[in-house]
Amino acid sequence: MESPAEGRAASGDHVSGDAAAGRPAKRSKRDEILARKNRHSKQPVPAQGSEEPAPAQSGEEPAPAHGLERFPDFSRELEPSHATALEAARMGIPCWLAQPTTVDCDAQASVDDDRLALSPHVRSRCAAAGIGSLFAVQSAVIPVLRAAHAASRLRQHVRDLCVSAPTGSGKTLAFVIPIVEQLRARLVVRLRALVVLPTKDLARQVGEEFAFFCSGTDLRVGLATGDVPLAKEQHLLVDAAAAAPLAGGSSRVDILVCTPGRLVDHLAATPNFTLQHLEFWVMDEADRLLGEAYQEWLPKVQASIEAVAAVPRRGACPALVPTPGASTSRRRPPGLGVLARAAPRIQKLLFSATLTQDPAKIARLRLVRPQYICVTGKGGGGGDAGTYAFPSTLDEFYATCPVDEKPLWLIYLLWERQIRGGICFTKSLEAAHRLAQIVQTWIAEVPADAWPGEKIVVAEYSSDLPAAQRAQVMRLFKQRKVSLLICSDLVARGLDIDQIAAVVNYDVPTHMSQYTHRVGRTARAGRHGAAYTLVAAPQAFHFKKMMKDGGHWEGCLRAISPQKGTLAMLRQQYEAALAKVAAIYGT
Ligand SMILES: Nc1ncnc2c1ncn2[C@@H]1O[C@H](COP(=O)(O)OP(=O)(O)OP(=O)(O)O)[C@@H](O)[C@H]1O
Repeated sequence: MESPAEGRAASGDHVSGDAAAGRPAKRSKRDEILARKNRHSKQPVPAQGSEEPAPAQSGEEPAPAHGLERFPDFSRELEPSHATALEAARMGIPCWLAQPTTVDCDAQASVDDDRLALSPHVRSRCAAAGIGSLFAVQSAVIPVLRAAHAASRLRQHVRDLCVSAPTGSGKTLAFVIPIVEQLRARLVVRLRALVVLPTKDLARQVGEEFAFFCSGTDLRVGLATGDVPLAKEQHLLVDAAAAAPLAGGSSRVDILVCTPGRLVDHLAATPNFTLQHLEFWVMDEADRLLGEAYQEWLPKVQASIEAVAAVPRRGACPALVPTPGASTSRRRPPGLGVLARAAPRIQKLLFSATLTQDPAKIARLRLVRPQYICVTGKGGGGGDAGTYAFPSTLDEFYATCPVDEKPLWLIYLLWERQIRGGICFTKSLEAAHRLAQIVQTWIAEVPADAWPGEKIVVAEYSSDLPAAQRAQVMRLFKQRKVSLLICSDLVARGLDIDQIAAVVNYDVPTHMSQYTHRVGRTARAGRHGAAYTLVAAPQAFHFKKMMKDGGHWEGCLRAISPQKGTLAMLRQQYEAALAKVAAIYGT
């Protein structure tokens, strides 16, 4: 299947519309809460074409006409059970977080489904991307957001939303589509959607997704990642001609996709850059964004928003004629001398495959009446159930090997399992660099006619490489001219490349979330993928415990061991390669 991201022009700096030990294996108190919450909050499936919910026990449901699974009706709000609420509160877990609305990962919906109420524009962009049905997370989130905005034009009552769904399940479009739908009929350019991601690469990727779906509208999408000098970025984001500070700002973009550090830079140093018109604040890879300080970005953004909300403004924006269904500025025309309405409530949208359950981190967000939608995947039935979910199309393996033979076992995997189109994760940049040297030298030792299949080409991909070289390596990988990338955790999150057939954890991940994101680079969007973890013997206990605590061990991973003959055959060339590397680098 072709990725919708394929075929879209790389957008450059600015793109426009057109253009988580130690817990016992038995069920913990929290597991009980989560199990109960799942029983309570699994939503009944509505009958096709009906506003009425169907009976909760299916088997009586008629088959959908389009052959796709129906998605749940989120229009009803469920009251948490009192006992569960008390128990969760005792543990410091907010009630809404303990009681998510769970969605089956197979629940898809046709793009034409009336409940999604997608515009012809968005449907045509979906068609252009080869999307005929929307994935579970999209089918669940889009109607919720659309309904919230339809019901509250002034947005004072919109609820914040947290979403967790497995890696590669399509979370990006779950916020891109409703934002484009909501803003596409706007009359005046104002910064109305802020999308924050932890890395430049991810911001670029999401920026391209927005640009693709905004194509054919007047909406303008901006990117702020620090890839270009600040002055140039400022020019792209605000109108330079507006020399004097304007009460309403002078945004050139409707949607800004950015990294937290660069956002802080603009808040501090860009005249006329304002968040006062924001309607959406998306935090993708939210657990990571909340887990790191990034120049204290979160309190700074909160302070900026609260500052503008607290000050009544005189009408400083151009007049707008309200249009049914249009997203308009709610300010009065200039010169009327009438105080403008208070700033609209900003809806916060959090997305992650491993959404944090840490009450303290969540509390920092000051969420308003939050809703939590959790798309189920494979695994995640244990200690941190709901936190870690895996694509059902992912096959997972592990091999326990001697510490000093890990490179040889990696070579064995490449040879025997014919891994082509893979990513190999190490614990550090140095480890990636050294491993790449060993494997590359080994490849040179293997006679051209001895390869069982296509010869493998390995490249190092690290933040140590100049940006241009990194881009070149990635390009070659996407063109399948490089068959294996060896890297640190630089690309462990969010990176969406459709041809990644396998992930190798050369170094064992230290946290369950790290494992989840790394292996999530494969088996995306319903495709099959394999994940291999090389476990050095002394780490075997820790690895197994981590996986068990994460509810992802029994029946999830299969042990593999190499064929002795093949290993012995490969050992010869491997040792020759090791000697060469030692001679060159003195290691
Ligand atoms: N409805 C759909 N039909 C087909 N492909 C889709 C659909 N929605 C998304 N995709 C594709 O699925 C892939 C994964 O999507 P996306 O990157 O949004 O996943 P994700 O849930 O954000 O993953 P991660 O947690 O790893 O960041 C992308 O290539 C995207 O284009």
